[in-house]
Amino acid sequence: MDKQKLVMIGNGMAGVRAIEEILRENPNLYDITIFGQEPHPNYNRIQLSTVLQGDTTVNDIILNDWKWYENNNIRLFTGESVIDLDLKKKYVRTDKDRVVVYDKLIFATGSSPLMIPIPGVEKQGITGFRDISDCETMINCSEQYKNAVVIGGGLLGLEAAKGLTNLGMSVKVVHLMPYLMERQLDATASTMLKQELERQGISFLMEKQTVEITGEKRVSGLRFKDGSTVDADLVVMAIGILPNKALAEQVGIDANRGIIVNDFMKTNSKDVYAIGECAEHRGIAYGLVAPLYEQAKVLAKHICNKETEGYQGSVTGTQLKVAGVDLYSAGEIESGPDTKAIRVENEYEGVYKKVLIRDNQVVGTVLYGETAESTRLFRMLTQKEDISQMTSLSILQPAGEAEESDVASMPDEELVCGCNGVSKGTIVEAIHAQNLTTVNEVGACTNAGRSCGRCKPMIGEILEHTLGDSFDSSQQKEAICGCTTLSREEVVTEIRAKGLTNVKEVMNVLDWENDEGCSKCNPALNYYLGMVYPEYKDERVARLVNEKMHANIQKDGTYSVVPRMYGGVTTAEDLKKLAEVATKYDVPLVKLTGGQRIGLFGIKKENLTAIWEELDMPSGYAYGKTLRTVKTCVGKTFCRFGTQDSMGLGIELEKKFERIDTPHKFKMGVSACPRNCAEAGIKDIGIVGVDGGWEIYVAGNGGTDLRAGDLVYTVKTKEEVIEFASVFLQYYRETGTYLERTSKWVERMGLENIKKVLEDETQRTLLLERLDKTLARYNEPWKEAIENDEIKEKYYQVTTY
Ligand SMILES: Cc1cc2nc3c(=O)[nH]c(=O)nc-3n(C[C@H](O)[C@H](O)[C@H](O)COP(=O)(O)OP(=O)(O)OC[C@H]3O[C@@H](n4cnc5c(N)ncnc54)[C@H](O)[C@@H]3O)c2cc1C
Ligand SMILES: NC(=O)c1ccc[n+]([C@@H]2O[C@H](COP(=O)([O-])OP(=O)(O)OC[C@H]3O[C@@H](n4cnc5c(N)ncnc54)[C@H](O)[C@@H]3O)[C@@H](O)[C@H]2O)c1
Ligand code: SF4
Ligand code: FES
Repeated sequence: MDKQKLVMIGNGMAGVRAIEEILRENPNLYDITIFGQEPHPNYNRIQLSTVLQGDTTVNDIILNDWKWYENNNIRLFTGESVIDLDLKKKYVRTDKDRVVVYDKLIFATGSSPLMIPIPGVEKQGITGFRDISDCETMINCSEQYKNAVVIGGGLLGLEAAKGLTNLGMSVKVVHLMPYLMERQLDATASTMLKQELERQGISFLMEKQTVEITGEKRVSGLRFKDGSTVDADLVVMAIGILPNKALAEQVGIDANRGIIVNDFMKTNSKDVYAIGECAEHRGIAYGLVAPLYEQAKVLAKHICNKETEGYQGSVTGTQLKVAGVDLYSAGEIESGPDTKAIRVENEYEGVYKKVLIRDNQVVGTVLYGETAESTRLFRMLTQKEDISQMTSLSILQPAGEAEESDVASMPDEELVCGCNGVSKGTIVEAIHAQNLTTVNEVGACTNAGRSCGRCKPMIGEILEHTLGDSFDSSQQKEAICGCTTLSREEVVTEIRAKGLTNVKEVMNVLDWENDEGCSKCNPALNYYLGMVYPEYKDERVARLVNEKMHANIQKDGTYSVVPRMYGGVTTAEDLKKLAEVATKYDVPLVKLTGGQRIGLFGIKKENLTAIWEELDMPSGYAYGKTLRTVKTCVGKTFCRFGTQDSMGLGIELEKKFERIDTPHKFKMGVSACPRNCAEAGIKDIGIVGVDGGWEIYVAGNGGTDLRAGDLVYTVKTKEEVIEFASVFLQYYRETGTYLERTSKWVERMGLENIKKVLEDETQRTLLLERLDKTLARYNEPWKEAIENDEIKEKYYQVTTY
């Protein structure tokens, strides 16, 4: 039987989750087409706040990459909007004039930021905070301007304010009401929150109504109803959202605030459904993912002809994603005549808890400063548990807390992942049934942890508790070393999420078994920190011995000195200096290396800095997990076969990337014709001149794991070669595991996946920006050692006992 045609408008979080659920229910029922206005595959919009706050990158927030669509035979059209549809003839039409017919249609169009319709709102420098492009606007702005004003002191506004502060801007939040987050917090919690955010450097203008945006072409300030003003170079509007319902309304589908749906997410039009923020169910258009994912399950079951009770509406719980702020609220916020409140306020420790009770049931809670009880209170609230037998203390604190770990005493039905509605029981069952051993595997099977990510530590604890003795051994397989059970991915996620900034801090916060770490994790953590933070101050003590010394230690305890010879090209002057040094210090071996330079071997430690000073040449990093050499052939200037300037390009590449930290050593080669004298086919990046351009090969390796490079592109100019090398190198830096060569990395990641990321304009721009920032942090290490007595004394003096 022919598959039915399912078309979805919108490629966002709720819609794609519905598709995932449909594929889970019945992968063979539908031929699926998705249209997405944004140019990206499905990404985690929630994490835009963390991207803005500098804790993660756009690459890391992709939920389903291009390959996923391909693997599931989903036709995806990105950067393309549906602008019209015909409900009778059952087709949609896009802004690229593409017409696609459907049997079933899903609206998953999400919302748009509400912009205050006041004079000046069209000026440059005004943005919402909804998508990757808004995020980029803010990041770019922060590089040129100083004063940011965020209008709206709700969840979005405060997360934006924190992000802009982290980006170095001076941030003011303009709020209409007397209290921040007035929909989620009461006055006490709101005041505590404001004090904390002020402490973190954010200013507030409360009870201000903006009436005009001033400035010429670009915003220069805001004017308020009371006549006061504030300067602004950037204005972020975060005053709420409006469901995208216009297209549905335009063709006569019933809509109110959102597109009206019944309990099966069906609109009033045959075979047309709506889901996510664009949908209105029983009068509510939700703006958090938890209810949207519940809708996704119901919709999937319904259109796969499985039985379902239907969507009944949701109670939602809220958390703010700002470091240093721990708050939670759910249900009713303010006491009423028929509610009784349990309140605990500890000003000294900055803790506030309020639970509202009506008819022996919890109907609302606000927690600030300590939110460990949030999941239990949320369960009591949503399950309408009878609490008549409980004391106020036992409502706020579970019994037996001291004896048992939280996860051990947690009942199976307790919710672990609020975003995805996954309980402890479901996780434990999945661990047993599918032999899961990592947090990510649990996520892939149950969805737990795939949204805001706050529940990941608890999932880890459940894994540990459930697997007992087998936990360690199973985790060790991918742990970065024996000091931890955490994998590279988990460590990097934690560094970003917790803002960890140095090796010791990572070990402390992530409960390293060995306080000092080991020779495996010290350099790996130093590398990951340097990869996450472009301005990272390298921790020399954490490095491997050769990198610590900036010279390779030899088997007899002496060292080698290999100065940089860009592109393997040298001069008579440099050769003279090398000869003089070799004679003066009686260097036992002077040898041409495989990377086309000259190495001095057998140097005593105490002579290293003197030799470097006399050579006055940069370090060749022959010891480093970094760019080693760019081997070149003589090229068109001298060789009769040469069609390109291989030496010129090689030297330019080496000068650009020298000193950059990479997961493992990185080599390049440039040949000026396919005879390939520079052996570019066995380099991490190999470039071969052809008529009218260059072929680019990647992931070649001439070492123990011999591998020929894969041809990725043929380009016309050297600028294109340099740009490719830049983004490739940076993407490898960001996703490679420490000590993983590109040959292994490319096989693990898949060359096609890598190409897709590198071909994405936005990703490319961001990768280049991060690479440039990182390259700016390096100093010449030999020069530093010569000029710095402390370094000289610490590393290069002979110790006598
Ligand atoms: C910065 C930020 C932080 C957030 N933090 C949290 C949080 O911590 N917890 C939480 O639960 N929620 C959070 N949210 C809200 C959450 O991200 C949304 O509820 C969720 O993304 C909504 O999913 P959706 O699929 O309905 O809409 P979206 O994810 O917005 O997807 C809709 C997509 O449809 C596209 N589209 C619209 N019209 C068309 C058309 N005509 N043709 C083609 N494509 C179209 C849009 O471009 C968009 O890509 C946050 C939101 C933001 C912006
Ligand atoms: N951590 C999270 O869960 C999280 C984070 C970000 C966004 N979101 C979601 O994104 C959506 C948008 O968030 P939001 O904060 O924009 O919406 P919101 O409606 O929650 O908050 C908007 C805030 O702006 C204030 N406001 C309204 N008009 C104003 C004006 N003219 N001047 C100054 N202040 C004004 C309101 O008083 C309100 O507090 C929501 O659905 C939210 O749930 C959630
Ligand atoms: S690669 Fe080509 S140009 Fe370069 S030296 Fe060999 S033959 Fe000559
Ligand atoms: S609670 Fe948000 S992903 Fe689990």
